Amino acid sequence: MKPTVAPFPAARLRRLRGTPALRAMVRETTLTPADFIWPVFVMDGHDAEEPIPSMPGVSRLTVDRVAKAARRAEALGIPAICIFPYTPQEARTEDCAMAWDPDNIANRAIRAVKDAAPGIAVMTDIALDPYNINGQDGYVEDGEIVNDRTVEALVKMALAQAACGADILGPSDMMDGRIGAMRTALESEGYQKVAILSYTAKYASAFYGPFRDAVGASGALKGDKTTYQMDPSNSDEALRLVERDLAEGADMIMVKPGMPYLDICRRVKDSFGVPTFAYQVSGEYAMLKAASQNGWLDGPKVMMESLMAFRRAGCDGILTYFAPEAAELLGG
Ligand SMILES: NCc1[nH]cc(CCC(=O)O)c1CC(=O)O
Repeated sequence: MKPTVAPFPAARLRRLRGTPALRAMVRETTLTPADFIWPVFVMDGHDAEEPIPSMPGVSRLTVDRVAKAARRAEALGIPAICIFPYTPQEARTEDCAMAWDPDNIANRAIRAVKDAAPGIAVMTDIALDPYNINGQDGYVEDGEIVNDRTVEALVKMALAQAACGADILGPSDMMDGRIGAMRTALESEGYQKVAILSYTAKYASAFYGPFRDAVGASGALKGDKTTYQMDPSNSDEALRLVERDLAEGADMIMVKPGMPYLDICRRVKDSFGVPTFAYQVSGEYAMLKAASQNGWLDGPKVMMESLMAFRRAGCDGILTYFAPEAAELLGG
C-alpha cells in the first residue's frame, strides 16, 4: 500500500505532529506493561541480593526475593517472569545432573513464584550452561558440543520444570530436534498445557557478556558458541529455523539479541504471523545504562524508545531487564 500524499502545501505532514493530542490520535504502535517478560537471576540463600556490576540496577535474588519480585510484577501488570539460575563454579559438573534436579535453585524459584503470585506466568531457561563445568549449552565430547545426547538431557530438564509448575519453557540451547523431543515428552507425561517459547533465532553474540557474569558462566566458558548459535551474517536461516520450530510444536518464537536484529523480528513476523518475542539482552541493557549513568543519554527516554522499537518491528513482547522500570513509567 502506498500512502497518498498531496503536494505541498495541501499536505503538511507536520499538522498531525503539532500537539500531544494529535500525536496520540495517530500513534501506530503501543507499549504497555503487558508487553514485557521480566528476566530475573536467582541465587542460593535467604533474604539477600547481590548487585551485578555489569548490569547496573539488576541483582541476583534469593528465592524469597524472587517471589517478592513476582508480586511486584503482578502489581505492575507484567504478565511473565523468566528465571535464570546463578551457579558457582564448584557446583558445576560434567554430567550437568543438577539441571533436572527438582530442587535446584531454578526449580525452587518456579514453585515459589507460583505460590506467591499465581497470576504470573513463569518462564524458564532450558540449556545446560548454568550447570556445565565448561559453560557450554550442551555436552562436550572431544571438544565438540554434541547434539543428540544434549537433547536427552534437555528433555529431562524440561519435564522437571513442568513438574514444578512452569507455564512457559524457554529452550535457549540451539540444539537440533529439541523442540520436537520436548513437545513429545510433555504430551506423553500429561503436560499438555505447558507452552514452549523457543529461542529460535539465537545468534552467537558478544552482547551476552554481562549475562554470563550474572549466572557465573564467564569464568567457566571454554571457547565460544558458534557451532550452535547462529551466525550474525544470516537472515534466511532464521526463517528456516522458525518454520522448523513451529513444525515441531513451538507455541511462540524468539529472536535474540534484540536491537541489532530488528530486521529479523520484522521478517519473522511478516512471514509467519505467530507470537514473536525479542530478547533485549544483557549487553543492550548495559550499554543504555552505562551511557545514561555517564550523562551521555537520557536513560528513561532511550529505554522507552528502544522498547517501542521492538513493538514497531512487529514483536508481540520483549524480554527485558527494564521491565519493572518501564512498567512503572507506563503507570503499571
Ligand atoms: N543459554 C544461555 C542463555 N540464555 C540467555 C542468555 C543471554 C541473555 C542475556 O544476555 O541477557 C544466554 C547466554 C548464552 O547463550 O551464552
